[in-house]
Amino acid sequence: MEIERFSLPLDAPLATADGTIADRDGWVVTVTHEGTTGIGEATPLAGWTEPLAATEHALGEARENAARHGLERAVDRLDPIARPAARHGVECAALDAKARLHEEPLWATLGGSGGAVPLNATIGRFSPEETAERARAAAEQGFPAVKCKAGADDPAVERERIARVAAAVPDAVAVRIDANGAWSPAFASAVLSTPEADALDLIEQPVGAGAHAALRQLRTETGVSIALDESVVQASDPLALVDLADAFVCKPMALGGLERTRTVARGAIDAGLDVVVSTTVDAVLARTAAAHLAASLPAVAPSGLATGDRLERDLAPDPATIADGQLTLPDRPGLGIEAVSA
Ligand SMILES: O=C(O)CCC(=O)c1ccccc1C(=O)O
Ligand SMILES: [Mg+2]
Repeated sequence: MEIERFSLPLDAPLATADGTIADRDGWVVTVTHEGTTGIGEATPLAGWTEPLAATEHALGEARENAARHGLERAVDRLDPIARPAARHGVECAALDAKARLHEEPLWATLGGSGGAVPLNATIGRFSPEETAERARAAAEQGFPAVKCKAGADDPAVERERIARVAAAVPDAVAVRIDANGAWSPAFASAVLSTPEADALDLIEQPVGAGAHAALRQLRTETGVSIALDESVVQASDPLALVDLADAFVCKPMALGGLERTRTVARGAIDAGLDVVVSTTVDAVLARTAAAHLAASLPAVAPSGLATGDRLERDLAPDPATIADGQLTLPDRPGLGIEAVSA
């Protein structure tokens, strides 16, 4: 196993109600499985995964475990809840190698049947006017959904944001707002218990991850669909939360890898929820892995995988094509990514 550090600045930082993401630092993991090479990515994000130093330490241990006990044991020993990014990196590399060995795309190795993935445009936190302008541009590019980041200062501004965005896009375009858990229950109900909120496809993480009573109340009081993101990441058993939500946002880097994320996503789908696959604004290896995961699911709602253009540079050319609001994976084995430069 080889571990190589990278540091990628964003030329379009992502502002949220919970802070701004300006760069992504992580490791490219390269493994060999039965003579075939595979690559993966471990890109921790503060608040979403273990801290960077813990990822580095866990990857070092995994390298030793792989040398001593084999790759499978090395993956098994990485705790998906305590060390999600490290486990994602090593597991992704192992799955890429396995898929290449079987000469099949990663979505097939994950147990799915492939197909294009519908996308949401990701719009950071801007004024209501600018959010609406960006949403209009995204709709013109063909995105079936726009996901806009909320603020947390004034419910009237959030209502105005929703109204302006809804007016700026055709009815067929789903309008989503992500509050990143920053709203109080009273703030959330002041935004969502209003006619403006009828235009929402869903509200993502309106209140903090532990605020289960508030989530229950919002759902009965407002009728707005609720998607959980931080709540899914912070739960030791995410599927215990299906009764609190209409949708789950599933981020493989934060959930400890593709297999656990697929289990959570399938469980949510079986329980009647929508599933949105997203990343922590990962580099191309993890972004493409998340796209394979999305393509492996029986159904996926417009997903947050159109973030590659935020990175000033990337680890390799993006093998997927994005057109008309959809992502199409290449018909190549594994992730479909060859040379990587960290
Ligand atoms: O889902 C998307 O559209 C893009 C990714 C995104 O919004 C995000 C990126 C990093 C950390 C948290 C989040 C989030 O969904 O809350
Ligand atoms: Mg979110």
